[in-house]
Formats: sequence, C-alpha cells, structure tokens
Amino acid sequence: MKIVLCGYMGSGKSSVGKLLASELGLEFIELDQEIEKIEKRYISEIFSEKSEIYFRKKESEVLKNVLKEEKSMVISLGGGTPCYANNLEILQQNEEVTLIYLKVSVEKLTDRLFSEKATRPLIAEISSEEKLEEFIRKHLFERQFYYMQSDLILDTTTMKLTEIVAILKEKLM
Ligand SMILES: Nc1ncnc2c1ncn2[C@@H]1O[C@H](COP(=O)(O)OP(=O)(O)O)[C@@H](O)[C@H]1O
Ligand SMILES: O=C(O)C1=C[C@@H](OP(=O)(O)O)[C@@H](O)[C@H](O)C1
Ligand SMILES: [Mg+2]
Repeated sequence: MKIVLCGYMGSGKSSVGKLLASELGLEFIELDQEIEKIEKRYISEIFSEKSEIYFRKKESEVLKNVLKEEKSMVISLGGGTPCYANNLEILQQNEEVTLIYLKVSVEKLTDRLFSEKATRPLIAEISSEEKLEEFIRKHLFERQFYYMQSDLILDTTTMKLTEIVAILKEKLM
C-alpha cells in the first residue's frame, strides 16, 4: 500500500503525511526532502542555481524510484508533482497507490503561505497578500485539473491535523 498525498503548496501534505505515517506505523517519504538529500541542496537553491526544469526532471525521477520500493509507505508529493511529466499517469497506473487530494480554500492557502513563502521559490517574490491570493487563485485553477483525478478528495479547509488523519485512517482501513 502506498498512500500518496497531493495538493497545492500549503495544503498540509507534509504535515498530514508525517502524522498519518506515524499513526499507521508506516514509513514516511517526503518527495521534496528526498530530492534535497540527493541534490545536497535546498529546493530553493535547486531552482535558483539550476532551474525549475532541472527540478521537475529530478522530481519525476525520484518519484519513480520511490514507487519502485517494495514496501508500504505514506508519500507526500510537492505541490506541482502530479502536474508535470507523466507523473499523474504513473501514480494512477500503480495498483498499490491510493492518491489523496487535500483540498484547501484559496483564502486559507493564502493565509498559511504568506508567512512561509520564502522556502517556496514559485511564490517567494510575491510582495503582498493580495497579489499572493490572486496568484494562487489562478494557479490552483490550472492545477486542480490534475489534483481532481485523485482516488479520494478531502476538503480539509476547516479541519485540524488530527481530524484529517482520523478521517483518512477510517477511509483507508
Ligand atoms: N490542518 C491544518 N491546520 C492548521 N495548519 C495546518 C494544517 N495543515 C498544515 N498546516 C500548516 O500549514 C503550513 C503548510 O503545511 P505543509 O504541511 O508544509 O503543506 P505542504 O507540504 O502541502 O506545502 C504549515 O505551517 C503547517 O503547520
Ligand atoms: O507547487 C510546486 O510546484 C512546488 C511545491 C513545493 O512543495 P510544497 O507543496 O510542499 O510546498 C516544492 O515541491 C517546490 O517548491 C515546487
Ligand atoms: Mg511539503
């Protein structure tokens, strides 16, 4: 079993993934961290010192390698993972994978991301909360096409981490 979390930046993939894995006693893999380990630099440095295209190639390569591992795990993707290369197809064709979309409103995402944008190169330079909200609205509209193809869609906008994990455990077990 591979429980894979997708969704926009700030939707809680990393936080939910870590807690869910620990409650289920499964290994937790965070795709961005795997890329950072292999590249020996932060995601923001990969974007600035290499390029986004370089990052997307690595992201796809690392995803495929992680999925080859023969064990059960919880995997948190990066916000863009299902939207590039053939990543979504690879996830959908793998019978072990349950893909879950953590859906969160634009307002909530803006609220969470404005204080955390520095570590996220795609939004790091956006100067005001209004501009960030406008960017997220448009970007999420484009990406939702991919996220919505998940096996399970959970609107977590008003939920606490513990509630999300409890619901996911119930739905998955
Ligand atoms: N359900 C939640 N309720 C409140 N804060 C949350 C929730 N999920 C995530 N957060 C917070 O939002 C921020 C982004 O979460 P993170 O797990 O890094 O998202 P992602 O990996 O999808 O970008 C973090 O500060 C995290 O603590
Ligand atoms: O949405 C994206 O394209 C990205 C999201 C990031 O992960 P989080 O969704 O965990 O912030 C990280 O993979 C990179 O900065 C690109
Ligand atoms: Mg993350």
